[in-house]
Amino acid sequence: MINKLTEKIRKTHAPIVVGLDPMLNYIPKHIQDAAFKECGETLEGAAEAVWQFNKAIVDATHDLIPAVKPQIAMYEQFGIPGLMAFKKTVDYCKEKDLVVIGDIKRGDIGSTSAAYAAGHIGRVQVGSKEYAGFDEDFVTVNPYLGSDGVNPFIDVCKKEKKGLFILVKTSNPSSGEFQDQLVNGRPLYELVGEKVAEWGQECMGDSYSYIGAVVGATYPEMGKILRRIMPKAYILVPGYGAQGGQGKDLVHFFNEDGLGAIVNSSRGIIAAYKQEKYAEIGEANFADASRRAVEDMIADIDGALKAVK
Ligand SMILES: O=C(O)c1cc(=O)[nH]c(=O)n1[C@@H]1O[C@H](COP(=O)(O)O)[C@@H](O)[C@H]1O
Repeated sequence: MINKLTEKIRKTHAPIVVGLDPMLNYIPKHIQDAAFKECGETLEGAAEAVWQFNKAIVDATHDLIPAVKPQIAMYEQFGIPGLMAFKKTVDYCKEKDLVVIGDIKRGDIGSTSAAYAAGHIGRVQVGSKEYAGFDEDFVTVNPYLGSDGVNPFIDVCKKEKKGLFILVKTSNPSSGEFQDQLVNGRPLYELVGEKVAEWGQECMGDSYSYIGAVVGATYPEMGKILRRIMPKAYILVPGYGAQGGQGKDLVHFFNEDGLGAIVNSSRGIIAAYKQEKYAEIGEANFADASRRAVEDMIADIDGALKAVK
C-alpha cells in the first residue's frame, strides 16, 4: 500500500490528504434537512447526512488527491449508524481508487491491539471463513503502550500489505506535556521517532517503509529533526489550515526526492464553504468550495517546496 500511496502522490503532484471529519455543524442545512426528512432527527438521520456530505466532497475532489483520512470519532458519536456511515465512506473512497487512512488512534495490550488490527486492516476468523471488517489501507496507532502494543499492527501490515502512521509528535497545543519530556537528556518524541525508524526497517516498500509517523505541522522545527531521524518513514502531517499550519512550515517534512510527507487538512477542506475566501461559492455548492480549497492547498505546498529548491 505504501507503493500505491507514493505512486498516487507522484501522479497527482498532491502530497495531501482530505480529512473526512464530518461534524454535523459543518454539513449544509439542505443536506441535513433531506436526511432528516428521510430518516427523522435520529442517529440514522445524522449518519445519512454524514454519508451524503462525504460522498459529495469525494466526488468533487477525488481526481485531485491521493488519499482521504476519515476520523472515526466523528462517526462513532452517532453510534452504530455512524459506524455504518464510516464503512460506507471507506468503501466508496476505495471504489474511487483513493488510499484510505483510518484515523483510529488505537493501541492497547498485545491481544487487544491484535483485535483492533484484525478489525481495521486485517481479517477476522469466523468458523471456517475470514472477513475484513472495516478494511482501511492504513491506520493511525498510538505507541504509548510500547512494542507489544504496536507489533500486532505491524504483523497484520506485513501479511496484508497495509500500513501504519504512528503518533510521534502530535499537532495539539499540549502535545509537549508528555511528548517533549526529556528522557536521558533527549525529548521523548525523538526516542519514539527512533523506534518508528527501527520498526520500519524490515517493512520496506520500493522506497519508503509502510510504517510511517504522525508529526504535526504546528511543530516545524521538530519536524525537521524527525525527518532526519526517520528518513524512510512517510510522515502524515496534520495541523494544516484550521490549526494554523501553512505551506512554508512544511518544507522540512519532505525529503530531497520531494516525497516523504503527506499533509492532512480536514475542516479547512470540508467546511471551506464557510470561509470568507470561498464565500461567493455559496453553501449550496459546498463541494465546489472544497475542490477550490484542495487546489489552493496543493498550490501553497508546491510553491513553498519550489521556493526552497
Ligand atoms: O492522527 C491524526 O490525524 C492527528 C494527529 C495530530 O497530531 N493532530 C491531528 O489534528 N490529527 C487529526 O487530524 C485532523 C485535523 O483536523 P483539522 O484541524 O480540521 O484539519 C483531525 O482528524 C485530528 O484528529
